[in-house]
This record gives sequence, C-alpha cells and structure tokens, in this order.
Amino acid sequence: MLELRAITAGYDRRNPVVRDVSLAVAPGEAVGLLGPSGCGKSTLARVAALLHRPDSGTLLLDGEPVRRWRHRAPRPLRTAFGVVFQQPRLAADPRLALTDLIAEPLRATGRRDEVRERVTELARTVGLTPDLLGRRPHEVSDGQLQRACLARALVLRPRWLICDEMTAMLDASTTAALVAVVEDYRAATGAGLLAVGHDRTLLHRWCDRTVHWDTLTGTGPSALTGDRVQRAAR
Ligand SMILES: Nc1ncnc2c1ncn2[C@@H]1O[C@H](COP(=O)(O)OP(=O)(O)OP(=O)(O)O)[C@@H](O)[C@H]1O
Repeated sequence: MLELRAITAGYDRRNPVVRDVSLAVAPGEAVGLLGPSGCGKSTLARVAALLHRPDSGTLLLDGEPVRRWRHRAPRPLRTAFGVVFQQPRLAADPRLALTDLIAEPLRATGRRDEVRERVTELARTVGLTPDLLGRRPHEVSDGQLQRACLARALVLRPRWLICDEMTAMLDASTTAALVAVVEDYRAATGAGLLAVGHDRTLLHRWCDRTVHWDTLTGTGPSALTGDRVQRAAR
C-alpha cells in the first residue's frame, strides 16, 4: 500500500502548494488524479515517488513510514518506483543515446550484466526499433523519447508507477500505445499506478478510480476508502 497522509509540501515552507492532502493507492490499483493546472499535482506525485520531501505529513509504504527522500532514501525504496514525467526532454540526459537512457537505472544500481537483455526486451515492448536506440534525444521525436523514458521507468521492475501527465504531449495513437504498455506491465506484475492528468476521459478509461484534487484536502483517512472521492470525481 502506498499511503500519503496529510501531506503538506512545496517550495516555500511559509506558503506550501500542497496542504494536508491524503491519498492511497493499493497494490495493483490504478488511481487517476485530476485537478486544475498549478494546484500541486506534480508536487504531490514527486512526494509519492520519494523525489520531494514533504514539509509535514506521512508517506507509508506497506505500512512503514518513509523517513528519507531523494538520494538519501534506501535503494530498495527508491527502486520500488518508476516515474514518467510530462516533458521527456527535461527528464532525459541529452548526451545519452536512447539505449543508455533506458539502461541508466541498471548501471546506477550495479546491474550492468542485465543491460543488453533488458534494453532489447523493453525497446520491443515500448515500440522502439533498433535504429532509434543509437540516437540521442535531439534526434528523435517527443513520442519516441517518451517511449524511452517509459522503458527507463520499467527497467528495474518497479512495484509502483507514477505517471505525471505522461501522455500530455503525445498524439492519440502514441497515448494509446504507452497506456497499453503500462497496463500490460501492471497486469504482469501487479504494480500500483498513480496517473496524474488533465484528461478526464482518458483517466476514467485507464484507471480503477479517479480522484479530484479538491476532494483530497483535509480528508484524512476517509480519502483512503476511495468511495467518497470516486463519487465526487464523477
Ligand atoms: N521548483 C519549483 N519552485 C518553486 N515553485 C514551484 C516549483 N515547481 C512548481 N512550483 C509551483 O508550485 C505550484 C504547483 O505546481 P505543480 O507543478 O505541482 O502543479 P500541477 O498541478 O502539477 O500543475 P500542472 O497541471 O500545470 O502541471 C505552482 O504554483 C508552481 O508554480
């Protein structure tokens, strides 16, 4: 279980952008998060992925409170998350060929011997042809780069996926392809998903339940049941 309890977070302690927000994702569950631009969805998603330390509140992973964040988080916790962001160009090192981009987490965790097999397998899964793998980010389209970023997110076989507006920049067919990759992965592994987005129709189709930002504030443990927020999101 991934539980965010009464999270307050932001970039200025005196004026946090996320205030007292609670949300939970069960193993194998897909939760969509909708909300207006700038309300704090990405900030909350980064807290959930251990990339941003909250000012207050608790993140529980399988009942255990997380105490360290970013590079200080223990490796088994950090690698439990795969994250895909909205803008692949900001999320990809421009010096790396796509093959090295996908392999980055394997190299960073000392699993170089798995690189060849995993990159080949994942490139096929996300629909990247071998000729694209040798190119650097500026030599591929946004959709192709986002496919590589999704492959990178899956390469360590995470238990939780955080997709922050993953498809916002993509056309309908690439969107459908990437959502299908995530869903195949979840079906095979039982991973949970938090999908942040603006596209209500997409999230309703994609996720088991969709919650609206406005229903998460000050909801405390009641947000964990899902029922109330699901009704509110309709
Ligand atoms: N690194 C940062 N430093 C300072 N303020 C930031 C930073 N990142 C985001 N913000 C501010 O925090 C607020 C919430 O931003 P966030 O990206 O979490 O919202 P969002 O709901 O994901 O928006 P969108 O739907 O437009 O992506 C915004 O007012 C934004 O300007």
